[in-house]
This record gives sequence, structure tokens and C-alpha cells, in this order.
Amino acid sequence: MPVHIPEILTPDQVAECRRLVAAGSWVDGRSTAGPQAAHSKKNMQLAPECTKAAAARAVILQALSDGLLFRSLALPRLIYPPMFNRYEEGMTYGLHVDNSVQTIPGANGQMMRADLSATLFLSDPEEYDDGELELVTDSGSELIRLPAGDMIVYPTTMLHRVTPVTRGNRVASFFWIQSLVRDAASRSLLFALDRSIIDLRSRTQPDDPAVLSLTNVYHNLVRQWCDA
Ligand SMILES: O=C(O)CCC(=O)C(=O)O
Ligand SMILES: [Fe+2]
Repeated sequence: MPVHIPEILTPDQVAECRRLVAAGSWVDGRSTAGPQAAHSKKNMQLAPECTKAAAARAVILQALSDGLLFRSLALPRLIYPPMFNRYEEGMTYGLHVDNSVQTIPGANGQMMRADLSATLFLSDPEEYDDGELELVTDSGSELIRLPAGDMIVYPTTMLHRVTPVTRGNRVASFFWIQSLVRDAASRSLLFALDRSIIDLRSRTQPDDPAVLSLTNVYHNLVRQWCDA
């Protein structure tokens, strides 16, 4: 299920990324879409080879590697180099599927399986109207609009779209993650267990035997389920 990760970027990092992407070289987003997505995609993206994009990408990758909640949730094995998009008034990305397997740019043709998709918002919700990320869930759909610096991570198995922006600009970074644990249900159990252990650890002595044992169970489950 979708998970909201607040403040993955600090306000300074948001400002730095925004400064970089504003000066980057923007191209029509259809240039990176597959045939199924191309007709419904109307946005702008930073050219992958743009040096400003590379600098902003480095800020984001560092924040992801420092992000405990993100790591606990995603157990990342591979992260697609973050990309950047902008929806101006009237722009949208219709209901689509993200590719299941992708070639990682700049990695000698290495492929990755996309288990999780992420949108990291760089614009604040007040800067634009509409432009929600709509995720189709089993019980209807969820509309996502988060503060700048916050991120939503959702299973790549979900159909999704970006509703048309009706005022202003919506700028975001987006990317995919291959997890060490392929099975979503196992990954979700590990996430819940890890969160509970962290909570318990904050309320017990450092050498609490139950915490030690649960931590051992956690790592043994990762070992069992990890497909690396
Ligand atoms: O901008 C977003 O929130 C999502 C973009 C997206 O779905 C895509 O590029 O595949
Ligand atoms: Fe998508």
C-alpha cells in the first residue's frame, strides 16, 4: 500500500534541488515514455544527461540513503536514478502502468525490476491547483498531494495518473526501486516488524533481551526472503 514519507528532504535540500532543476534543460516528457504511455503523457522532464539534473539527483540519492523510514519500507537493492518532471497548467499524465523492468541509465545495460514507484514533491501544494497523483487501489482511489520535501512510495503494480494541473506548476522527482525482498506481503511484514522493534528499543534498556531476539528474527527473515 502507499506509504507517505515526510521530510525526506530538508527545506534547504528542497531549495537546492529547486534551484538546480529550474536551471536545467527541460524536454517533452513523451521522449521517455513507452508506446502505451506516450499518448496520455503531457508533461516536461529534465533531460537525463542534464548536469543540473545530475546534481539534484545526487542530493536526493544521499537523502534516500540517510532515510531510515525509506530504507525500512523499501529495503532498496537498486534505485533508478531519480528523474524530474514538471506539469504546467493543462498538463497531465493519464492512467498508466510503469514498466515492470527497466534499463538503468548509465549502468552498462543493467536491468532492474520496478517493485516500488516514488514521487518526491518539490513544489508545495499551494503553488498549483489539482495535479494530484491518483493511485487506483482495491477500494477506490487515493489522491496524493504532499508538501515539498515529502515523498509517496507505492507498489509499481498500481495503475496511477497525474490529474490535469489547472493553475501553476507542479515540480517533482520520480523514480523506481527494486527491493531486496520481491514479495510485497513479506516486505510489508518486515516493515511492520522493524517499526515495532524501533519503537520497543526506544522504550527499553539498550540490552533488552526481547529486543535483541526480535532483531535477530528480523535479520533472519530478511536473509530468508531476500532475493539478492
Ligand atoms: O509525477 C508523478 O507523481 C508521477 C509520474 C509518473 O507516474 C511517471 O512518470 O510514470
Ligand atoms: Fe507512472
